[in-house]
Amino acid sequence: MSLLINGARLADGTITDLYLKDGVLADPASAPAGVERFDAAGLLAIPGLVDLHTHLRQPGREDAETVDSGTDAAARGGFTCVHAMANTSPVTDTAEAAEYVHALGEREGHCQVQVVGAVTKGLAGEELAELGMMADSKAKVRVFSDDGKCVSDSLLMRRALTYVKAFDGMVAQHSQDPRLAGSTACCHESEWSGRLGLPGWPSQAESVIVARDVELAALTDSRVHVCHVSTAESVEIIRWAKKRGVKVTAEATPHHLLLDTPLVASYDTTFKVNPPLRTSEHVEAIREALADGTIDVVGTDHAPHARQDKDHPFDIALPGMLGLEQALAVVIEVMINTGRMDWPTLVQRMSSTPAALGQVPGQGRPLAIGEPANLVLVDPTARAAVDAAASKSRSRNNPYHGRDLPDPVVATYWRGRQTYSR
Ligand SMILES: NC(=O)N[C@@H](CC(=O)O)C(=O)O
Ligand SMILES: [Zn+2]
Ligand SMILES: [Zn+2]
Repeated sequence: MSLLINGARLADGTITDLYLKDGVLADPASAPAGVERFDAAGLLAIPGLVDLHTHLRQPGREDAETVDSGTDAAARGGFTCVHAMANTSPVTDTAEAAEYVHALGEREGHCQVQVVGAVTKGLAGEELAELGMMADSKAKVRVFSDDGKCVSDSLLMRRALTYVKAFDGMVAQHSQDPRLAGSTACCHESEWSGRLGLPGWPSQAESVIVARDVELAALTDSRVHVCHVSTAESVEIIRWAKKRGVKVTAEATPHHLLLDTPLVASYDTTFKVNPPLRTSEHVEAIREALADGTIDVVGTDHAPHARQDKDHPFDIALPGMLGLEQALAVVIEVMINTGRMDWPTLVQRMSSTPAALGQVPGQGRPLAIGEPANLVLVDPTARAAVDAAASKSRSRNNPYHGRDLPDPVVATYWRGRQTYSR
């Protein structure tokens, strides 16, 4: 397949033609006269987005999402690569399990699927999983996480950090002290949790783990990544650790950049997520940290759930919300349209840095001749009301339903193939 995209604007402002041929960007001057063309006047072309934090639910909960449906949603959101979290059923904690998800991705994926391996067997937090075998497998696992659960045992966390150094891997931590915020905790501990009668999830249940983990990263000289940072306290600790040269990186979700605790007053379980939506002061701290680079990447934490798992009282419903399809829209709304961030920085936070952290070759690359043809065409001014029913995901727990937001993704190309078009 070949396609000549005419007159697209790159993140740095240059206007250029892009010639997609055999999966790479070829010299536009070499395109034959009759080649298929796409007029991209007024559109931005940016590298395909890379998500470090996606729940695809396969194997085990194919009623909520599959590799097919989840990567379809990813392509619709402008992503050309997602990292599939390990909290499936069975858990991705062996080389075989990792290769199974990897093969599903190659066969059915509408984007590249990088497998995240579990840190501990069965996410039980007791024994290390087969980290080395997963790294050596065909899935080439480089990111390990018990996401959904915190690796709360300090010695296990130390061992995991030490182990992954052998292949320059990284441990992505779900920072939640299980004693300070147990399994029933579901509302930011504040006046809100008291008034609404919901078990509180104090911000320090996150920051105490972040503080411990940056110390363990310093001790082991290894790479720790903080998933879904939600509090001002965590941001301060990460800022301090980075100044000292600790190998810590961090991620912000679209929902923690836009949504806040008062939404929970509706008791609508779509707004139940872990960590919980925080108050506006915390939201502001997350935006600032993403702008100044204390938070390195946007990770969607796309967490589809079937209706029967959300149709419960708030404290019983499963936590998690969709994110892939509106991630770029939210970042444009909150960061670009407010003048806090420019396009080259957005490309770093959503494409090149996540690709580098996950060690994904061929993703997050500049749009230059010879590079893989992974890109998104973006209309930065289009807007629309979000319709949860129109989602490519199998699930409907979309927290942006009914909101007027940017509607930026015009088309997505992965390995030179169109994977989404409006
Ligand atoms: N974010 C969530 O609330 N839920 C995630 C797990 C997680 O990311 O911790 C899920 O798997 O559903
Ligand atoms: Zn998590
Ligand atoms: Zn998650």
